[in-house]
Parts: sequence; C-alpha cells; structure tokens
Amino acid sequence: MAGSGRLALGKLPVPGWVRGSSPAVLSRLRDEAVVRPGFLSAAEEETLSCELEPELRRRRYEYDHWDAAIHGFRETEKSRWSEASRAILQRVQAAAFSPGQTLLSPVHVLDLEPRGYIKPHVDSIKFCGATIAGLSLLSPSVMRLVHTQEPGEWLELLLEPGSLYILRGSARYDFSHEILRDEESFFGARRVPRGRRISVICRSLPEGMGLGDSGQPPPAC
Ligand SMILES: O=C(O)CCC(=O)C(=O)O
Ligand SMILES: [Fe+2]
Ligand SMILES: [Mn+2]
Repeated sequence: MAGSGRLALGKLPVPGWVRGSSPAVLSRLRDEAVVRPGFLSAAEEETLSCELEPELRRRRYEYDHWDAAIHGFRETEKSRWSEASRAILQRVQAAAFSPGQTLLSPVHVLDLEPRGYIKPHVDSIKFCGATIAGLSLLSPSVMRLVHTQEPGEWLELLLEPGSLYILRGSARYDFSHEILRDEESFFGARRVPRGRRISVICRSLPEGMGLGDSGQPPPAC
C-alpha cells in the first residue's frame, strides 16, 4: 500500500501525509484536519508566488516579540488578485468551505523565512469562523495539532508545496496548530528541512457575523 501513499492502520486507511497519537484521534479528525497534496499544479504555484513576491519583498521580516505566535515572518492581507489567482482561490473555496459559509474577504498571505516558525495557537474565535484553509508554497513544512485539554492527543500534517490543508470543527477549535521550526521539523522519522515558505490562508467568518454597520470586514486573525 505504501506506493499508493496510504498506510493501513487497523481497518482505517490513513493518508501518508497525516500522523497521529492514536487511531482514535486519526479517525475522529479524519474530516476535520485534511491535507490535499498536489492541490495546485506547478503552473498555479508559479502564478501565486510570482504575484505575491513583489508585494512581500517590500516588507521586512519580523522577529521575536516575546509573546508573538509567529517568528521570522512578513505578511500581507490581499484583496485584489489577478484573474488566474482568483480562479485558484475559488477552487479553494469550493474544496474547503460549504456554500453557507462567508469568507473573510482579504486573504492572509504569510511568508516565513527558513528560520521562521509558528508557535502553538488557536485562531481567534472572535474573528475567524469554523474553517481555515491554507495553500503552501515553496518549502515543505510540518503542521502539528495538539489538543488544548489533552496534550497527549496530537496530529501532524506534512505540508508539501502545492498542498492544501483544511482545519475545521474540532481540529480548528479544540486543537492548537503550529508550524515546526527547522530544527524540529520532522514528520515521524522523516526530516523535513525548512526553507522559505509562503502560505495563502482563507478563513470563514464567525457564524452570524456579517459585515456589520461599518461595511468593513473584521480584522484578520
Ligand atoms: O501559515 C499557515 O499555514 C498558518 C498560519 C497561521 O496559523 C495563522 O496565521 O494563524
Ligand atoms: Fe493560525
Ligand atoms: Mn494569524
């Protein structure tokens, strides 16, 4: 089965890009922490990175605020996209969100330098709804999810360039997520060397939250 990218774990087939603390956790989060490797074609990856590069290059990487979740990063909130990128984002929307969900309108773009990493956190429930979907570009990385009440329950997602991950429901609310720093970047025994990684993150609005009186979208998470 290894050749097909799936490992049999008990009766449950587990994709080769998800690891977990137990079959029970893997089974419970099967539809709530999802990775789709190769979601983007090589041409689509190129389209996004070429469009993002000039905007990101104008910014400086930020480091080590003592309480900050993200280290070695620059970011932007992007509302205007080329037609080709809009088509990609629409594919993300169709793959990750239900028709009833409204998306936060600027898309969050995060550029982590090779030494950059994201500490465990849960995205703000004030500003983000039940679903988070992210495209990864340039470098592979490992995203670890840990249950906030039961630290023995965890999941690791291998995020190759061109992959899409989706966190929803319990994986989004009850588990923290983090991107491992280079020194700790292993997927099981497999070393996943970190280079510069760009992520493009779409989020749903909290349920019942429209644009409000101001007509302005809420701030990003
Ligand atoms: O880079 C990612 O894919 C995740 C970023 C993240 O967790 C955040 O901005 O809250
Ligand atoms: Fe996050
Ligand atoms: Mn954030």
